[in-house]
Amino acid sequence: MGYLSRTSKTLKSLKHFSLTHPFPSTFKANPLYTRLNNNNDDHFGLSNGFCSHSRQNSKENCLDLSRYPTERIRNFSIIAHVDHGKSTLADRLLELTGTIKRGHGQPQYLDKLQVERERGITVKAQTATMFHKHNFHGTDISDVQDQPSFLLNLIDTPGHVDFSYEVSRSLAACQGALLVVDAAQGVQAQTVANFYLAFESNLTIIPVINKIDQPTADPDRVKAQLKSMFDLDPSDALLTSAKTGQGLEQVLPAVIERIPPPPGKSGSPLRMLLLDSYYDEYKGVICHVAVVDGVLRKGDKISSAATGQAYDVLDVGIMHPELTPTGVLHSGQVGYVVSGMRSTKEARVGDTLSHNRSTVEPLPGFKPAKHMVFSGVYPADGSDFEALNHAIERLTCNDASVSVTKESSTALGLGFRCGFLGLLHMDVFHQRLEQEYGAHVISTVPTVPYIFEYSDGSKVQVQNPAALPSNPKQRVTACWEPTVLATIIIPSEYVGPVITLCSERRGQQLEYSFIDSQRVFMKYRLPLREIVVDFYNELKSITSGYASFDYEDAEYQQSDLVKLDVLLNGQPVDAMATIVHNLKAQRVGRELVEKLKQFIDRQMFEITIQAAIGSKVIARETISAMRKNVLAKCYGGDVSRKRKLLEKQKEGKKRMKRVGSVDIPQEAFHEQLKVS
Ligand SMILES: Nc1nc2c(ncn2[C@@H]2O[C@H](COP(=O)(O)OP(=O)(O)OP(=O)(O)O)[C@@H](O)[C@H]2O)c(=O)[nH]1
Repeated sequence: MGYLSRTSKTLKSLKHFSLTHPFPSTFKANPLYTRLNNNNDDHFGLSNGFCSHSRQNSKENCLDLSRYPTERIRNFSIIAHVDHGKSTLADRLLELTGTIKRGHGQPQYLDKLQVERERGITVKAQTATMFHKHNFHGTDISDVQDQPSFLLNLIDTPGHVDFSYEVSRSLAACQGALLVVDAAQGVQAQTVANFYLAFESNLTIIPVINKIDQPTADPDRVKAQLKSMFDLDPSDALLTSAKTGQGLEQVLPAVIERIPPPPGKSGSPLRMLLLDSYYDEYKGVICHVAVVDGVLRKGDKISSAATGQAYDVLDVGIMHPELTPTGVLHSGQVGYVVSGMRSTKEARVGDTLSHNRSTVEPLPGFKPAKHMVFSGVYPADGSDFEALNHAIERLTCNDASVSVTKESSTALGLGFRCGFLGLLHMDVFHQRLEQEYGAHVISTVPTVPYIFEYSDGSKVQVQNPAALPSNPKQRVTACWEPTVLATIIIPSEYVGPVITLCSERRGQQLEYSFIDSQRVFMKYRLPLREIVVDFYNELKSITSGYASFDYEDAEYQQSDLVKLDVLLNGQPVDAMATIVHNLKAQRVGRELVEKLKQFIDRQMFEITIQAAIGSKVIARETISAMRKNVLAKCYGGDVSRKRKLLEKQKEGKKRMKRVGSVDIPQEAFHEQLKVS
């Protein structure tokens, strides 16, 4: 997690952005930085390499991108397993090229997404353009000033499996990738997943064995793993420490020499791939684009292949590392476009943008994001629906991978059903709603998208268990649940407990092999429902934290599913209904009512909590009533008077039980999550 994970608070950053990059004295003392400082680019067309502060207003005239034909451009991504050091390496490369100041440290961290800072993870892929002078091997240009300058677009990607959609999108703009592997941990599950994403996209892969400064680092073992698992030549691996700076000087030369330039043709009609978009309060929608063919200029009229809508290009530039206007983008370059789109719904990721009225073949685009889990999001206070509506609209402008539809629940009122890429994505979304928009929400237990077939032959995808009739056997003739192909890598001593866990979760083993003498690679087909909630935590706990896990979605499988209702005082609570496997229904029902009993407060009347499948109650608990001392004011006196008061109280309680509504705290919904 580092510099690139920061959100672009565009206007603010533009105000503070200065094209002057004074190097601190510590840089100058370091021979590498000295070389790079001298090496500063001539891309601004000025003798000192950069525009002066006073000339900021004409920045776009200073950055002359026409000096970078495709042969002098390299687009690459940094991919790795979580925490192997992608963002730290990205920070170092930005520092080496003078794109950011060394030790940019705390002040700039203020611009980062709070959620990324708190969790220490990258959530959004970020692009940055760097300029670097390089002397090709074999050519003899001793004066750095005379060496050719290259424009390098670096895309830092998230490591967590929920955000692999971001990775695959980023790779579409690249011709190469740095595959970063921790020198102590070696190849992990997301290393495998990301390698195949890059390999299938035909990218040149440069293995980078990072964290070699660690005492437990064993680069030779990692080289052997890279050879045996991916057939990568051990002599191609770069050994680095993003922390100490060791070996970093080899990275950019390797990028320039090994990764091919983008294949675009600048003389052809304009074709741009829309990579991502976000909403800026002041500028409107900002699109990140890769110009595949042609040239885009400020003032051009462009149109979308998906919607046919035309737009004027109001601003165009590169991320260097914040939005930096250039007035033009040439083929092979990656940058941003502001075009007066009013909502991110108009900016469809994977769309092809071209000059208006030109007929071009649309680019292949991306597969749409696949939502793995769905959950209801309701305002904690029912009257806040409009405020929540507004907050969700704004947030989805910056996270277009969430799907949102309105729904209503008898228990929780008006709300939304949202689709997420995974549980972490769902958590991050809720946290951002709360932190960035002050929305307090109740979220219902997440569910996966099941398919049910009814007796009339129709098939429906069910994203909300409440939508299913309570007695499914009456109408449902068959049901299917989504599955995943899971990759698990563990030290060999943990094989037994992991196999037990996977079979408890209805998993089917597909592959089992040794990566080296100490570690085992396993592939399982698992029902998605079994892994969304606490599978990863359990896996980590039984392997003392050593397991790594990744999954990709696979086909649906037929399954014996039932709807489990929760009833409070005989009334079904639609927001608490779940769909479970028939074999697990009894246990889940029992655990659920026990959990709810702990979290629902005692009230003035008795509360019965039941779990039921159709009309059959499978578990029941009772929360006894709080007793108000109605005799408190009777000092001594008549026994029959006291009895009368108690009887009246009993009557009143019966009435309350019938009409009283039970308050269900948010924790009860959270606890429901833990029962699977
Ligand atoms: N010892 C050592 N620690 C490093 C090195 N590179 C990164 N780290 C540390 O490893 C941790 C994770 O680094 P990040 O750069 O956030 O890793 P990441 O791969 O971007 O993580 P995600 O964005 O969550 O996928 C941080 O605590 C870094 O300080 C290194 O070369 N040596």
